[in-house]
Amino acid sequence: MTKSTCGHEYTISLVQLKEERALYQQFCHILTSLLPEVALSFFIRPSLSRKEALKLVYQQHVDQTLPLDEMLEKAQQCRGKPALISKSYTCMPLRLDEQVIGLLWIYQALTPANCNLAAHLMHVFFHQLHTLALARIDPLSQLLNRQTFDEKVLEIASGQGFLQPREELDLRGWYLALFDIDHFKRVNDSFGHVIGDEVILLTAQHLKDNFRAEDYVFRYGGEEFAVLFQAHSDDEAQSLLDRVRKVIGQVAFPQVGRITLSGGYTEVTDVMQVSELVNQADTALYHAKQHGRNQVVFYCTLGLAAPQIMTSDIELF
Ligand SMILES: Nc1nc2c(ncn2[C@@H]2O[C@H](COP(=O)(O)OP(=O)(O)OP(=O)(O)O)[C@@H](O)[C@H]2O)c(=O)[nH]1
Repeated sequence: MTKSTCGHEYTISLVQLKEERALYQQFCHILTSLLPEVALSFFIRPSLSRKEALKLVYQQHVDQTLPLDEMLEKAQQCRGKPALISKSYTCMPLRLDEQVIGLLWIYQALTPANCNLAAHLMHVFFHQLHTLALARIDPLSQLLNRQTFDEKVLEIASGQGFLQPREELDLRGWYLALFDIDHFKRVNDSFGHVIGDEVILLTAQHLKDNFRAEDYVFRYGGEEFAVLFQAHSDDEAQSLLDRVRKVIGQVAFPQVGRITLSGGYTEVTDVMQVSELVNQADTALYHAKQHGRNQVVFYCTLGLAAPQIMTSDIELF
């Protein structure tokens, strides 16, 4: 590394940041200023669940000359060691519960001192990222919370939140679904709130397990959940949501037995306000509730025209 430092000032600059994107940029900036001559690759993603750890492989990468699988395999090889140093690279894995959840790959053999500094900074970065991630979690369901929802919708609608496409030519669109547990009041009234809470928690887990790692599942309100997911077509979105609804409908919940879900969904387009989007999904959900529950309704099938701006009603002067 070009500078002699214990990394204190870098540590401070990382822990002061309260926003993930800024934190990530600062980490990149520190590494590239410390290692100006060296190409880097890194894949760091604090995991909210094991499944989400997979997300790291779709995230950031820079000048990657080795296939990611090979890099991850090398990372697994340094079991018990902080890094794997060869003539042409240094590989530093970041582990959580024995799983590699991040990887710093430097195309140069670092000295042990530089390696320790880079590893230290990677850990500081990760812990700060993890702390920020915890603030996004609903404590009961362990899903993303309501506060995070608007942010994610805006990211998606503006095209910023997209991960690396799963396929070469990925034509999938984003959809928003709202799911609500049917007659949940009866669960509370019959079995008490503790059991009600357990139903919310288990439903959340089943929802999470039945969507892909790159989809987002939120606890939107009491017994209501929001999901941002991708599908190639409206039909595919409908069958995906129906499948999830049926899977959860077959779960035997302790004491309570079976529950059903109603859902409403709409497609996310870049011109939509978050409130308009939620309003559409909610209208479809309301329709599902009004027409027998235990079903998922697509907003577009309701035949409701987009709200018109009544220019003739606007008097400017
Ligand atoms: N146990 C528990 N109950 C909650 C929580 N949040 C909201 N609720 C309850 O969820 C119930 C929702 O009831 P309603 O809005 O009447 O809806 P519902 O009984 O599910 O009926 P439909 O939605 O029309 O099928 C209320 O009794 C709330 O008190 C929570 O975090 N834990």
